[in-house]
Amino acid sequence: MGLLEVNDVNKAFGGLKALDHINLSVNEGSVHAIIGPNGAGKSTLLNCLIGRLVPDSGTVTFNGRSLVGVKPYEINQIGVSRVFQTPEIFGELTLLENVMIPALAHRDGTFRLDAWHRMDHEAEIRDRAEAGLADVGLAEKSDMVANSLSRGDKRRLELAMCLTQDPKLLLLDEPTAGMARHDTNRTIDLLKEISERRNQTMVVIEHDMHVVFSLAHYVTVMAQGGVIVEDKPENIKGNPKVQEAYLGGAHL
Ligand SMILES: Nc1ncnc2c1ncn2[C@@H]1O[C@H](COP(=O)(O)OP(=O)(O)OP(=O)(O)O)[C@@H](O)[C@H]1O
Repeated sequence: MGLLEVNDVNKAFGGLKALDHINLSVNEGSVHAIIGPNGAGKSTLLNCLIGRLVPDSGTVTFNGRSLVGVKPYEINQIGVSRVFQTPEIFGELTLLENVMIPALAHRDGTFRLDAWHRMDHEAEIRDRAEAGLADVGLAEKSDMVANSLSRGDKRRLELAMCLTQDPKLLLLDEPTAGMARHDTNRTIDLLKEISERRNQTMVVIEHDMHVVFSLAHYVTVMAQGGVIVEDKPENIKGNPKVQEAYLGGAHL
């Protein structure tokens, strides 16, 4: 049994079957990529994993617990963190302050403003936040204001915010979207390092095949709401079903 198990999940929008009998099993410690052409259903699936959408039928189980109907913040509290395509950071705050917020929320189980105001004396939270920034190579920029960061660094900051919560499962939605090649390669190296050092389970939605083939241990290919192939990356590339799904779309 995987850390995350999706069984026979369906989700329709009106007459459109965005998810059509989806099954997915993600093993602990693995990096599992979900790929597929535009409109395949990847975001809909991700939203079902984080509680933003409720499947019409089927089960989603994380660490033995059903996630169906569970609120997003509760899913986050039980160990699922998501890095968004557009970083959700506090632009006016410093990097350290940004990371202290989830570190505090993780310790208290919720974020309370009165706790935030007493933060100056919280060495434990500060240490945790500094370690999170060091994990993503941003320690030297800890006093900078988040808005002044490059796009790549903003995404690394958000990753640090997720890591301070010690997630059992990290969901990454196109972690390299919009990045130049050298920044993409830096992000791949960083995610690989985190995966190995923390034995971090990750689900990565990604369009860039260079990222998928560099990072993933296992790949699920979706098209038109269904899963068409599941295999190791080396077997995905030449698969005729995958080639067909991508005809005219992304490049393999
Ligand atoms: N809230 C919604 N209401 C109606 N239709 C939706 C909604 N969300 C998604 N869809 C439709 O469901 C299908 C799957 O969309 P989804 O965004 O999950 O695909 P995707 O694989 O993430 O695509 P992309 O790679 O372009 O982000 C698409 O046809 C989309 O138009």
